[in-house]
Amino acid sequence: MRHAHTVEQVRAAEAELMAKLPEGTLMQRAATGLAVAISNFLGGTYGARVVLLIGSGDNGGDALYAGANLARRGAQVTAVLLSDRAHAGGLDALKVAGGRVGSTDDIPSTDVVVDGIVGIGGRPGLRAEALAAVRVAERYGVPIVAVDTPSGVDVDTGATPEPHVNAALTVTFGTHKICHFVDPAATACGPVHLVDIGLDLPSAEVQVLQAADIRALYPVPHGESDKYSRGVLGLMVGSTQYPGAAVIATAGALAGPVGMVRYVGPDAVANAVREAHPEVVGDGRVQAWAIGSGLGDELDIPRIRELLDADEPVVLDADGLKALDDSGDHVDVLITPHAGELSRLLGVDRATVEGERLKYARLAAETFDVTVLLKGATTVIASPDGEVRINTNATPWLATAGAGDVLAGLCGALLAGGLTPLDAASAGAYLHAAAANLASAGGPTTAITVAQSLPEATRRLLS
Ligand SMILES: NC(=O)C1=CN([C@@H]2O[C@H](COP(=O)(O)OP(=O)(O)OC[C@H]3O[C@@H](n4cnc5c(N)ncnc54)[C@H](O)[C@@H]3O)[C@@H](O)[C@H]2O)[C@@H](O)CC1
Ligand SMILES: Nc1ncnc2c1ncn2[C@@H]1O[C@H](COP(=O)(O)OP(=O)(O)O)[C@@H](O)[C@H]1O
Ligand SMILES: [K+]
Repeated sequence: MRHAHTVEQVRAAEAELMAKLPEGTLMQRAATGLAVAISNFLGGTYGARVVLLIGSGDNGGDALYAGANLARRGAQVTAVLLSDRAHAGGLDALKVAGGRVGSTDDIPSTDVVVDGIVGIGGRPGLRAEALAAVRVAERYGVPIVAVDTPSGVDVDTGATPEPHVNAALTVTFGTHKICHFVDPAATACGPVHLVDIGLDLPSAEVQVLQAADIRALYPVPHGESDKYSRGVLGLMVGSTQYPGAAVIATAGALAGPVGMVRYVGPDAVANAVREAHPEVVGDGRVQAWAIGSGLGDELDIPRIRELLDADEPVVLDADGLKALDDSGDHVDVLITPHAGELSRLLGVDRATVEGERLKYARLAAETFDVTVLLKGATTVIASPDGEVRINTNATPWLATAGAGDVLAGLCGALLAGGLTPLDAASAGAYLHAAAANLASAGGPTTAITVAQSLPEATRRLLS
């Protein structure tokens, strides 16, 4: 599992550790890890040209000491000082090692720019000089390695309301920060490399589950299992308007851990479902419901509300979200909106949700007392008790019509298999993305192909 801590948590852990260590030790650990990462990024150090963008704080200090380290190993290192102040010890170290102070004119011909403008002490946005320097790097296609965080992003929310650095690599220290996982900032980080500096941290605000974590959650059948004990899922999805959604969501459900799938809907749609999936049966007892994908205008809101209030857990997707209200206890409900659907639920603009995905996923979880799986390039999962998980393994090729129906069916199957809404959402988002990676292999794919790749993705996870 990966963890992301808040700036406040990082500061507290750093203060505690710094009190026990000689002054400057943490910065040296950070700078050494940073220098190694930059050297690996460049594929060597000797003769490499490195420009450091230096702000007024310790983020600039890290960059300067790393620059000194690289200069000692034969790199030509130039610091561009973007404020009246720069970390004095770091600047001296750089000069002693043979580095020099230069200007933005050095950027076009350099191999890499190191963003030491601001880190966890930064406010969103870039001041004029910093922005101008970053723009030169962008214009000349020079890759930027961000120190700790890409400068200009909002570290604790992942929002990017102002101009910011877009990094080719981010090297962070001690623990991940929220901006490393939550879009749009996560995209601005590029790959994130974590350098251990020995911090002792409290439990994290945000977690990213890895393959081993998902494997441990997955409800694998055992010798005593039968089709009922494995869980039966009811599907109320698709319509005469959108029959394909029913077929696709069913494919997602059947590729999950359930023993049986029941379809409830118009005869014509039920026939289409059974033609594609003869193993599907009709109405009856279930352990969970997946409701809403492709219902279009044909949704029976009172019936959906009855199911939301019943004991069985429910995945509520797409059009079904219209039945959700903020009254009552919905802790066993998982909703799977994209940003547009969440914006309608909360009565805010879509762009506002997209700008602060973590905030609005949490708000919806609290307001409706549900677990929220907010779809997007990175998926944000927020539970009503405040836990947050992010899924990061998707490919943009997954942004294809019907992919959300596969996810709803799969999450329903995981709920029917006995997982909590939070775990079902986590395993669902992870396996959905893993299947998309197999289905796509770097090219176009379809929702049905993603569903068909789920068994192989699951097999690889479990083996
Ligand atoms: N505290 C520690 O023990 C450690 C800190 N480390 C580094 O120190 C960084 C934090 O250092 P600081 O607390 O000095 O803060 P930063 O260096 O992140 O930035 C704070 C400075 O930037 C200015 N500033 C804020 N927003 C700005 C903006 N948008 N544009 C331009 N200037 C802006 C502030 O006035 C302040 O002087 C971490 O991100 C990390 O890189 C690492 O060396 C590890 C150890
Ligand atoms: N840029 C992206 N990168 C990776 N995954 C994405 C991206 N955009 C969307 N997705 C994923 O693709 C799926 C699309 O689902 P959805 O928006 O419900 O589409 P539909 O309604 O057509 O089924 C979601 O799982 C979402 O997380
Ligand atoms: K930075």
